[in-house]
Amino acid sequence: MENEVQQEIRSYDVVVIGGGVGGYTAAVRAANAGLKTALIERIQLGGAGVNQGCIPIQYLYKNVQFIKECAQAKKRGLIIKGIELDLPRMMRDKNQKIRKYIAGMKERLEDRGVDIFMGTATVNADKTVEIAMGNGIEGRIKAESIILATGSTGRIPKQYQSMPEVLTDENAHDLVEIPPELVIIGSGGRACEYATLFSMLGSKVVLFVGEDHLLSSEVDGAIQEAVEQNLLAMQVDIHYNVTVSDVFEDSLGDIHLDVKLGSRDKMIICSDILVVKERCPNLLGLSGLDLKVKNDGVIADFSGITSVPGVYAIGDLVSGMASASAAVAMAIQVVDTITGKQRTLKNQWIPKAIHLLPEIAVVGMSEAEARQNGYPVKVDRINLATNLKLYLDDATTGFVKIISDVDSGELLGVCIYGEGAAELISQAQAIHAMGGGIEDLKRSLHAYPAASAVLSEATLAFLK
Ligand SMILES: Cc1cc2nc3c(=O)[nH]c(=O)nc-3n(C[C@H](O)[C@H](O)[C@H](O)COP(=O)(O)OP(=O)(O)OC[C@H]3O[C@@H](n4cnc5c(N)ncnc54)[C@H](O)[C@@H]3O)c2cc1C
Ligand SMILES: NC(=O)c1ccc[n+]([C@@H]2O[C@H](COP(=O)([O-])OP(=O)(O)OC[C@H]3O[C@@H](n4cnc5c(N)ncnc54)[C@H](O)[C@@H]3O)[C@@H](O)[C@H]2O)c1
Repeated sequence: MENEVQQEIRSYDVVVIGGGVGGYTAAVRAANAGLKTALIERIQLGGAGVNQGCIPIQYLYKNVQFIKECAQAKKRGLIIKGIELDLPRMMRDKNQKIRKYIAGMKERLEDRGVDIFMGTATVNADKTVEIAMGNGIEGRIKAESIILATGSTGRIPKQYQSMPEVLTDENAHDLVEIPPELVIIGSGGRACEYATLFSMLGSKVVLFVGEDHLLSSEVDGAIQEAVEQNLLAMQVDIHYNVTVSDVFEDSLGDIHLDVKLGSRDKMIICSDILVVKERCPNLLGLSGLDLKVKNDGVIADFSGITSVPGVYAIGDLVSGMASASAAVAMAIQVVDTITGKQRTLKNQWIPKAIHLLPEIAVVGMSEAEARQNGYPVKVDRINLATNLKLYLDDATTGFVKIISDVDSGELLGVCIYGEGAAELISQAQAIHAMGGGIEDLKRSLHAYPAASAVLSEATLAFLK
């Protein structure tokens, strides 16, 4: 049951503001640690990750992966006669899965005794928290520790704001029909994920990239190259150094884009565009606090400590932390900080994945970063075709690259391009988190045959 009218000020050990993946994890962790915990959420539990980002995309990703597997079936002696797309049913199933998952989140919070308040929180300078729950119902609570997990909001870049209906990375997963031709504007993980999804669902995709490369410049160069080749193989038409100066919709509903492609001015006409939104920290209800804030978020260390004593910040709200995996990692760290546990998790060792066909996953430093930081670098690289399980599964596209310190054997970073990369990367993270190095990875044992063996195989010279 959600809590309703609150006349008296209620006291808690911890109040969490925001019920996204970060806030949810922090609330569960705090309640498990025996702390009296409240969670305030203004729209819907699950936040951006469950409602708009990771989960809807992951659902669609599974479906296009299935299409890809069906296309390979004939070679394996399996005749599958045609695949039809039932988009309304697909959307219904996706939305139902999301609803059920959110209901499960709510149940788990309640089981642990977390009080959930559905409303907008405002934090006062004296650190009391007002909750506006609609229909004039207000509540007031206070807590020893306040965890801010209000996330980020997406903003459509200026030139597209006058367009009546622009697809964005936050709504393009709610498909009514597949656009015959789609111009995607963006260059990061979200843009590449959508280019893959729509291309597999039958759209002719053009990708307009502002920079001269795909993905963040921190991503390993070998991965950037592989992703470009992968998208080109899917007939995605990629243009670099593109500036869009004007956009308008004509009376027939076609979209006109005035673009500069390198040094050439061009007018592009297409049926649909998808604009990747800029992310900005969500400071709603937080202006009463004297928080130090940069353009991309609140300044906090990895333990969530902000400039205001007793107030912690986690997840997308924090400068430089925009991923669900970082939000979860920070949520755990921040509760450990509150309960006085010592942990030394490093930001850089949070795994990140981009769900292309096949996936990318990275953790730690890229080779270039390790060299820039002055490490004596050793690179172990292996193609996935060498692994028996992946070979049998026809999942041979891609590679594993392990970067270590040649003198000390310290693991510096791992990147994987290939099927199941998001799962495989966890092994490197776990070994690193337990203080292990390249020798420990070499000695890790696996069932036979198993894809997970590919990391240790990368370090065993005789297989290369
Ligand atoms: C298209 C897309 C795809 C993505 N894919 C991935 C992915 O595959 N993997 C990955 O790791 N990350 C991904 N991300 C990033 C990921 O979604 C975010 O990093 C993650 O959701 C951040 O979690 P959070 O808990 O910090 O914030 P959020 O999930 O944004 O949650 C914040 C919550 O706080 C609530 N709130 C805000 N202000 C108040 C207030 N004043 N009072 C009460 N409640 C309030 C909001 O309603 C919201 O529910 C993706 C993002 C997008 C947009
Ligand atoms: N699986 C994951 O872990 C995952 C997947 C997707 C996103 N995310 C998180 O969400 C955040 C955003 O993801 P992202 O990878 O798309 O990175 P991003 O938003 O930082 O975009 C990367 C690049 O795209 C360019 N860009 C963005 N919007 C643009 C636009 N409208 N027009 C032209 N260029 C544009 C930016 O200049 C930047 O160079 C990231 O911080 C990421 O960690 C995580």
